[in-house]
Parts: sequence; C-alpha cells; structure tokens
Amino acid sequence: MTSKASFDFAGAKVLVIGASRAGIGAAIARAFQDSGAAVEITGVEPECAEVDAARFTYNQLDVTDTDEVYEFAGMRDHIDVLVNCAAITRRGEEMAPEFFSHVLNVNLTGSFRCAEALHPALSAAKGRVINVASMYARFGSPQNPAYGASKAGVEQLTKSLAIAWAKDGIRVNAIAPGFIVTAQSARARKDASFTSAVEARTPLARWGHPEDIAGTAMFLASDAAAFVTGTCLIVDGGYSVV
Ligand SMILES: NC(=O)C1=CN([C@@H]2O[C@H](COP(=O)(O)OP(=O)(O)OC[C@H]3O[C@@H](n4cnc5c(N)ncnc54)[C@H](O)[C@@H]3O)[C@@H](O)[C@H]2O)C=CC1
Ligand SMILES: O=C(O)C(=O)C[C@H](O)C(=O)CO
Repeated sequence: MTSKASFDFAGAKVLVIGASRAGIGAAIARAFQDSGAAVEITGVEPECAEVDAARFTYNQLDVTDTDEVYEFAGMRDHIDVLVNCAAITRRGEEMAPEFFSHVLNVNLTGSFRCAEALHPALSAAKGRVINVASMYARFGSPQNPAYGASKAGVEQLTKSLAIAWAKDGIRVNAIAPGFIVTAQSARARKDASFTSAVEARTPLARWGHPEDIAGTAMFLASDAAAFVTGTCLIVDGGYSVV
C-alpha cells in the first residue's frame, strides 16, 4: 500500500527512530521520503532486513543506551522532524518487574533520551517532534500494563516538551494509533478471538495498516499544523469512541 498523504518536505531532514521493521516507523519514513525529505532511520537490530535498506540511511541505535544516543545526536546539527517510534511490548509477561522496567526504559525514557539529546539539532531547525504513543495510553490492558503506562507517559511527556520547547520554535505532538498489523502486534493477533473482537468493535471494521498512520505524522510535521502543539491525535478507525 502506498501513502495516501501528499505534502512537500523537499530539503527537510527527517529522522525516524524505530523504523527497522516493516511497521509504522518504516511507513512514516517512506511517506516523508516520497514527499522529498532526506530520511534517516534507526533500529535496535544490526541491519534493517525488512525495510528497503537501499532507500534509507540506516543506523543501529539502542535507545536505552544513553552514551550511544548522545553520541549519535552529537553528530547531527540540524533535524527538521524527529519521529520517536521505537517501542516494545512483552504482552502477557509485563507483570514481571524486570520486563516492566525494561519496557518503560525503551518506550518512555528512550523517547525522552532521543528528544533531549537531539534538542540542539531540533532548535537549529525550529523542528517538530512526533512521539508515537498508543491507544493504550488511555485504555487499561491487563496484558500490557508496562506498555500502557509507558505510552501514557509518552503522551504526558509530549505536553511537557511542547511547553518547554515552544520558545525554541519546536512543536511537539503525539499520535495514538489503534490496533495496527505489524510485528509488534503479532502476539496479540495470534489470539483469533482478540483479533475478531477488535474488528467487531472498530467502526471502520478492520485493523489498521502502518500506512494509515503516516499521513497523520506528515500533517503534524507540516505547516498545516503550525498552531498544533502538545496534542495527541488518535488514529484508530473509531475504536475508542464506541
Ligand atoms: N502495532 C500496533 O498495533 C501499534 C503500535 N504502536 C506504536 O507504534 C510504534 C511502532 O511500532 P510497530 O511498527 O508496531 O512495531 P515494530 O516492532 O515494527 O517496530 C518497533 C521498532 O522499535 C525498535 N526498537 C525496539 N527496541 C529498541 C531499542 N531498545 N532501541 C532502539 N530501537 C528499538 C525496533 O528496532 C523497531 O524498529 C511503537 O512505538 C508502538 O508502540 C502504537 C499503537 C499500536
Ligand atoms: O496488545 C498488544 O499486544 C499490542 O501489540 C497492541 C499495540 O501495540 C497497541 O499499542 C494498540 O494500540
């Protein structure tokens, strides 16, 4: 599926953290690149096997490693758009303390680390930050308590950074996707009753695809959203309004 969005990002430098698999980050990266941006992507894996690596500059970057993140950020002096997309879930195992804190470290502290480390490069560009949260920021899930807590934190962090960095001309927003077909949701989708319950509840009657999120990222990064900061847009086919 190709991106449905049409925006002009010619000359813009876009960095998508967590785009190494054929998921939401990769779809956002493709959409920006199709619209003229120079796009760099990262992932925790040594190589990005599931994304057309020839299209992007790929960097391995572990967002839990503070030194690595600051070293990476220090080599970039101008970033127009930062997309924080790296995250994990340990669905069904997150009541275990070691998994709980690791999920928070990747999803929440990792987003903070990347944004904070890249603040000088974002300031230089009067840039935009887009944090990928989740509908689970607002819904409880006994399978994903750490994931949900981390995403609620990402939504809250978005508001605080939006206020703190407005003086630098930086806009900070979040997207809360609903249920999207990616590697991350594979465990959930193995449960046929869960999969059909999501479809039954969703007014648009399907799971989302990564490309369904890309247009919202481009909107938030564009001048069409020049007066939008500190918000979190839900993109879930209507699941959360039922
Ligand atoms: N798939 C879904 O239903 C939904 C996903 N999301 C969010 O969308 C974003 C993208 O997720 P998906 O495309 O579904 O998953 P994915 O599994 O395809 O992508 C996750 C990315 O995070 C990176 N990552 C994981 N641990 C990392 C670490 N320690 N350091 C650096 N990078 C790391 C991976 O390398 C990968 O590039 C995530 O923030 C996820 O929480 C939000 C709502 C729904
Ligand atoms: O339920 C799970 O497990 C998921 O993978 C859910 C998604 O990651 C999500 O964020 C739904 O909004």
